Amino acid sequence: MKPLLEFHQVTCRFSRSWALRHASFHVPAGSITALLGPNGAGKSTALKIALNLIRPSSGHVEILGVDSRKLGPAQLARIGYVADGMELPDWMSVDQFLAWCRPLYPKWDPDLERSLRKQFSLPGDRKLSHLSRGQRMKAALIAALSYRPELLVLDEPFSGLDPVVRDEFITGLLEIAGGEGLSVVVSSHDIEEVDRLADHVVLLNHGAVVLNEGTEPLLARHRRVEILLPPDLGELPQLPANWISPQSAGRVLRFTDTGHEPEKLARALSALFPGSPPAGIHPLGLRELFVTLVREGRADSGI
Ligand SMILES: Nc1ncnc2c1ncn2[C@@H]1O[C@H](COP(=O)(O)OP(=O)(O)OP(=O)(O)O)[C@@H](O)[C@H]1O
Repeated sequence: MKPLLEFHQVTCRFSRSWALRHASFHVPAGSITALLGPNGAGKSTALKIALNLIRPSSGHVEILGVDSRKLGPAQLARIGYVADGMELPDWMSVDQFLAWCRPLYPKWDPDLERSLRKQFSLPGDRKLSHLSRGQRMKAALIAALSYRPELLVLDEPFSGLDPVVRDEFITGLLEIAGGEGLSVVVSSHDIEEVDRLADHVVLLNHGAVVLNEGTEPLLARHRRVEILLPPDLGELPQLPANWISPQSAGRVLRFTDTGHEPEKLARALSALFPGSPPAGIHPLGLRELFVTLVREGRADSGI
């Protein structure tokens, strides 16, 4: 199936800085894609370009099959967008805001609206300007989800949500996405926020794409390996390029195998360290993996 969102060599330059540099990545149809990266990596800029809120300096984005610069009402009715700090009609109450949104979307689902309102327990008569940051986010989320978009674009959606609501929201999102085939792209600088959600990961750093891969294959091809070096080994031999982050302490050598295939690893180990079978081969979580990439200088800290 064709991806719903595709970045092709997108570059975005503000007066002095580059927010994106030749960024190419995609959001597979039906996926929940996490757009990760430290502060200033270019996540919000990428999402704004996708929604034609800003123009790229070069390259292009295809969203729902059209060039993002040609997005029209027909496509926008199929896309939900919620961003931390986004503008809302502050003079309206929650009730007025949702009543105002309803007729704008032919596919608005009143039952879904009701159940989200119940889940988020928002005071309907309170003005949007009088809501807390988290409550504003909830109001925007109800409005974006109730018309059952095909693509949901969330820019740091969890800021301001308390852990209980965040967890409920993630569970709700997983249910909706699973049941409806909704595609989601969610940006965050905090990997733990989206760890449970994402089945595809894009990692940006200084505007460049470091990773663009399904979570499962990404985690499957990485292993932390531990071996006990032979006692008579002199200097450490040159390690294969896909063994990154080597650390030795005494006779123990640890490294991350970034192209893990059990037989290939066994062959390389027995060639380099005959008689030293691995003492441990451990899978990594997303967070550990990104910390390793950070240490390798492939991404900044702050993830
Ligand atoms: N309007 C602008 N004018 C000038 N520079 C900008 C503008 N918007 C963003 N930038 C710069 O572009 C870079 C990327 O910013 P962006 O907001 O896309 O990062 P981000 O990954 O969303 O960060 P965060 O996690 O902090 O929200 C930053 O260096 C930022 O300072």
